[in-house]
Amino acid sequence: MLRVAVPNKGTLAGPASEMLTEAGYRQRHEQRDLTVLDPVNEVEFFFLRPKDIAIYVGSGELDLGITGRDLAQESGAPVAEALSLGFGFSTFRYAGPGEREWKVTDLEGRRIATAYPRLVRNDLARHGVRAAEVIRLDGAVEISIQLGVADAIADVVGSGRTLRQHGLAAFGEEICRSEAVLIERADSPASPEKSQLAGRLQGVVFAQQYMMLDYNCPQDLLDAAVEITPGLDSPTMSPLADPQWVAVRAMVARKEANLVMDRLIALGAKAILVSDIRSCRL
Ligand SMILES: Nc1ncnc2c1ncn2[C@@H]1O[C@H](COP(=O)(O)OP(=O)(O)OP(=O)(O)O)[C@@H](O)[C@H]1O
Ligand SMILES: O=P(O)(O)OC[C@H]1O[C@H](OP(=O)(O)OP(=O)(O)O)[C@H](O)[C@@H]1O
Ligand SMILES: [Mg+2]
Repeated sequence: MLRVAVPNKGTLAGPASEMLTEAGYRQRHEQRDLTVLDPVNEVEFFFLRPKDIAIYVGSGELDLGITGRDLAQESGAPVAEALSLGFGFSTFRYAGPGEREWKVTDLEGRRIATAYPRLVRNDLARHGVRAAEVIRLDGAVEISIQLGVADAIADVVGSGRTLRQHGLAAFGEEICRSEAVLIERADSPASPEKSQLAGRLQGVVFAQQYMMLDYNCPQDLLDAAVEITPGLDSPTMSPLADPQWVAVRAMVARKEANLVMDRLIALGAKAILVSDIRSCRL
């Protein structure tokens, strides 16, 4: 039985469970449930704090886990990324009061509040900052400067709204670029059970990044049309009853779908349909 950790709360919890449901796994119906058994797929899911997941997986108690890359790095646990999941994108950055321009070396001798002390200490060391005081807080870090316990912070930035709301500006390079990741214990042997779950998730990730495009194209414009929609390997062509026309089917990157449709219409294609892909294996 494969044992898999899933975030029980926070930003990643909803999308992680939705992705597993889409991949055909049983997920919890009650928010408070800490485990769910999926006997059909022979997987047991454990709903844990996102921060703790790398510790369980790194210890070898659980085979796989979904967490944020930043949290996995912060844990210091011996885990490796098996797959990037394409949600929960964030950066982890220094920020300070917006009225002055900060450099990372200005942090020498200052107090930096953060919920990720390991990432911050490592980054300060990389910049040669030796005498900064790292103050560990659990959350709502942006308010700590206002409340007088820190001079600067290092925190997760999503939209940037929370920083702006508190008159803070990010500075220095991103300490970490994060997204949700599937992790396993570092150097753990591959297994068919782990590969099956990773393969199913990969199918959903891929399906979310692509769309299926169908259109009809005049026979004499096919070469130009194939250039616009090369598909992943090669587009599918099917004859229509009218020999002057061909039906074309190709996968297209979701964020390019509208641009591709504009170009096909300009070329002379007709009946262009775009549809979602729920899952796929390539
Ligand atoms: N606003 C955000 N936008 C994008 N990703 C975020 C945001 N806040 C947190 N994350 C990411 O989500 C992961 C876990 O953070 P989250 O805040 O959801 O958990 P938590 O702090 O443990 O939970 P909570 O804040 O409910 O106590 C991290 O990988 C983090 O980078
Ligand atoms: O850039 P934004 O889109 O504004 O998002 C960033 C904020 O979101 C997270 O906080 P969360 O809601 O998890 O609260 P917490 O600080 O208590 O963890 C993060 O810690 C930032 O505070
Ligand atoms: Mg949080």
